Formats: sequence, structure tokens, C-alpha cells
Amino acid sequence: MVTGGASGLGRATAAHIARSGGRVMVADLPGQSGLADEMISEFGADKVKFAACDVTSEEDVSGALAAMKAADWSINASVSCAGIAVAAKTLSKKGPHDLKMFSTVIKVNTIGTFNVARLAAEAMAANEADANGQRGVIINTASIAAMDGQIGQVAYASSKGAITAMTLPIARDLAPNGIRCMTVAPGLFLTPLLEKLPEKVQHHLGSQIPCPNRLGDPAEFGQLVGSIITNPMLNGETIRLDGAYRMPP
Ligand SMILES: CCCCCCCCCCCCC[C@H](O)CC(=O)SCCNC(=O)CCNC(=O)[C@H](O)C(C)(C)COP(=O)(O)OP(=O)(O)OC[C@H]1O[C@@H](n2cnc3c(N)ncnc32)[C@H](O)[C@@H]1OP(=O)(O)O
Ligand SMILES: NC(=O)c1ccc[n+]([C@@H]2O[C@H](COP(=O)([O-])OP(=O)(O)OC[C@H]3O[C@@H](n4cnc5c(N)ncnc54)[C@H](O)[C@@H]3O)[C@@H](O)[C@H]2O)c1
Repeated sequence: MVTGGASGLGRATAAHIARSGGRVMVADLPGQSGLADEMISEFGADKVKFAACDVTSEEDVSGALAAMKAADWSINASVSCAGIAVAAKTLSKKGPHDLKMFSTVIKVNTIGTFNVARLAAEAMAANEADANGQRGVIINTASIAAMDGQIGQVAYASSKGAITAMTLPIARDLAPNGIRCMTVAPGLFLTPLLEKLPEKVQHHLGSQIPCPNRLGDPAEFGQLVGSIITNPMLNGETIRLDGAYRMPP
């Protein structure tokens, strides 16, 4: 299952899994069904399915997992890409940071990610263990903003820092169940989310990336997720995927 799988990094991850011979449930907001339909047309309904799912909803996430079970699909990997970004300073000319804005980012990014992890873990725990005694892997998406948060990123960076921090405790909690947990902290990737930044800012940020000197291709994120799924030794860690970029203030 890939949450936020209809767009950007999640879409690229779902495509990588389908191209690699896997089957993938794209779990995304109802309004993204059209994008998911494009993927179903490209890869076939036997490889890709869509579940309307708000990651903050226990019912929705449980429903997406139940749909996989109903299709006789086992869940071996859960990839959380669903997320939102905002830009607001702790204190600006308009006054203090809006608390509802802050709470919403934490709810979707942090609480939504954990909601998916805990419910996917329950489903994976029912799997037969493989030769490594493993039953599944949970992969979460943070951001380099968790470490290099810019001016105006206090809400977003906090939400992603929490995702980074939960990686090891989840891995430790789930070790007896044979379930791994990893986090990817992407740098700058050309997706609809990044395109919310002014073109000038996008270009400026991309020109600062040391090597390769460009914005990341979402397929490169999907490629790393594929490696995490197939490498049993990757557990309890956050991997920056950023071309050696460190964001300035
Ligand atoms: C609800 C919809 C929100 C849509 C916008 C959110 C888009 C975010 C998309 C990110 C997606 C990818 C995220 C991923 O994980 C990777 C990254 O993190 S990429 C880095 C993304 N960076 C940001 O999002 C930065 C967010 N901050 C800002 O956009 C701005 O700081 C601000 C919050 C909009 C405030 O800017 P201003 O209104 O200009 O603030 P001031 O008026 O107070 O400006 C004073 C002065 O400071 C300069 N300044 C402000 N912010 C910055 C900054 N981030 N870096 C450098 N300089 C900054 C500003 O230019 C003023 O300078 P002056 O004009 O006085 O010389
Ligand atoms: N693009 C980048 O440069 C970048 C860098 C670092 C981290 N990230 C993170 O990667 C993830 C994917 O970002 P993207 O750039 O592909 O963005 P995107 O906007 O293209 O995709 C995000 C997807 O998440 C879905 N989503 C949002 N809220 C949801 C919710 N409550 N329930 C279910 N789905 C929801 C959206 O519908 C969308 O399909 C996000 O968590 C983002 O913070 C992106």
C-alpha cells in the first residue's frame, strides 16, 4: 500500500512497485481517483487498485487494508507518502503562527503517518515469516526540512522531525513481529507539492543542489523505496536522499 500514491513521490513509488512485478494499493484522497485511474489504465487492475483514504481516519486506512485482503493481496510493504506542506513563520507581521494551520500539518503528516504504520503493522503481523523471520516493512516519508528547517517551516519541519524520531521506536516495537521500519528524508524533488513554490524559488533551490545539480526525479525516490523493501538489513534508520543539499535558512 502506498498512501499519497496518486501523485508525486507516492505515484512514482507505486509505478516502481508495479514495474518490478508487485501489486499496489494506491490509497489517496477521493479527489485523486482520476490520477489513480490513469495508473490502473497503465498497469492493469490486477496490478494497481485505488482506495479512497484519508490517512488521518482509522476507518479509511482500515478500509484500504481490508480492500487488499478482499482482493487476496497480502500486505508486505506500507509506504506513507501522503503529506501536506505550509509556509508560515512563528511570528510575522500578521502575528503569531496560526495554531490551526500548525495542528493540521501535524495531524496529516505525523498522526496520519503513524495511523497507517500501526494499522499496517497489525495486518503484516498475520503474514508468514520469510527466511529472515520478516513479515513486512513500513516506510515513512520525512524531509530534509526535519534537519534543515527553513524560515517559515516550523510546522512542516516539526511534522517531519516527528516522523524521523518515530522510526527507531517503531522498529524496536515491531522487531518481535519481524516487521522493519525505515524513513526516507527527500531533498528537493519536482512534484506538484514543490510546484507550489514560486518558479523562481524552485529554480533557485534546484540550482543549489551540489550533485547532481538538479531537482530530484520522483522515480529516484521510488528506486530507493524498492531497495529498502528488498534489503532485509535496512531497519530503524532515516536515509536522506538529497544530492548532498543542505537547506539554507
Ligand atoms: C497553504 C498553502 C501553502 C503553499 C506554500 C507551501 C509550499 C511549500 C512547498 C514545499 C514542498 C517541498 C517540501 C520539501 O520537504 C522540501 C523542502 O523543504 S523545500 C524548501 C521549502 N521552503 C519553504 O517552504 C520556505 C517557507 N518559507 C517561506 O515561504 C517564507 O519564509 C514565508 C513563510 C512565506 C515568509 O516569507 P515573507 O512573507 O517574505 O516573510 P517576511 O515578509 O517576514 O520576509 C522578511 C524577509 O525575510 C526574507 N525571507 C522570508 N522567508 C525566507 C526564507 N525562507 N528564506 C530566505 N529569506 C526569507 C524575505 O524575503 C524578506 O526579505 P526582504 O524582502 O526584507 O529582503
Ligand atoms: N517533493 C519534494 O521535494 C519533497 C521533499 C521532501 C519530502 N516530501 C514529502 O513527500 C511526500 C509526497 O510529497 P509530493 O511532493 O509527492 O507531494 P504531492 O502533493 O505530489 O503528493 C502528496 C499526496 O498526498 C495526498 N494526501 C494529502 N493529504 C492526504 C491525506 N490526509 N490522506 C491521504 N492522502 C493525502 C495528496 O492527495 C497527494 O496525492 C509528502 O509527505 C512530502 O512532505 C516531498
